[in-house]
Amino acid sequence: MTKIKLCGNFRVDDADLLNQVQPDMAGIILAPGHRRTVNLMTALKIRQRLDDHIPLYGVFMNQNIADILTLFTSGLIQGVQLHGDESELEVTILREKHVPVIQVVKPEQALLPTTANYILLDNGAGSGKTFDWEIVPPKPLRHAPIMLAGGLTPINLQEAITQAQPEWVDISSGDEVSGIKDLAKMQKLVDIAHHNPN
Ligand SMILES: O=C(O)c1ccccc1NCC(=O)[C@H](O)[C@H](O)COP(=O)(O)O
Repeated sequence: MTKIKLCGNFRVDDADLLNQVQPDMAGIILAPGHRRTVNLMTALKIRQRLDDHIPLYGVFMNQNIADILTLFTSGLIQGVQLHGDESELEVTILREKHVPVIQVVKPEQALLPTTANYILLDNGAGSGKTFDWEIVPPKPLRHAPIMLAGGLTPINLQEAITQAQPEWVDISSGDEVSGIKDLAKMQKLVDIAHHNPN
């Protein structure tokens, strides 16, 4: 089964949709200044309404590690996604505090050894743009499970999984209609991912 993260949830009602489709992980954008960015009150309401067993990851871009740690220890989030230019040292600091970490790597960057729990291969930041899935390394060469992201939709997801064989897939734009999370697209994406051996 390919696991799936549905990200960029920005309305409290999105938690109800996530509860219906049951992804393996959900994400919220805590990096300021983006269309899907949520404030802490909304983030808390999403966490409270989301089923307890669905881990909620906060997405950050070059933000203060101490602040990130505070949000994790508060129980608001169950893991962090570093979507900026964060160093391996910052990853290690979080990992030493037992914080699960997704580290984002751009397709053109080398895949280096890391203490991160997951490597998210993505050529954007909620941009809805794909990249050449040929560059995804085969499993024996991976230092951590790969989350494939970038422009994945119900139309191209099966092809992406077949070609890249990622352990996870991650979507922010492809589960929306007119910029709003859409139950039918969310369900289709989860069904495709969960019906794939991995
Ligand atoms: O989703 C966003 O709006 C976003 C904004 C700023 C930083 C990161 C963001 N998303 C992080 C993700 O993990 C997305 O799921 C990933 O970039 C894929 O996005 P998409 O190509 O839109 O599916």
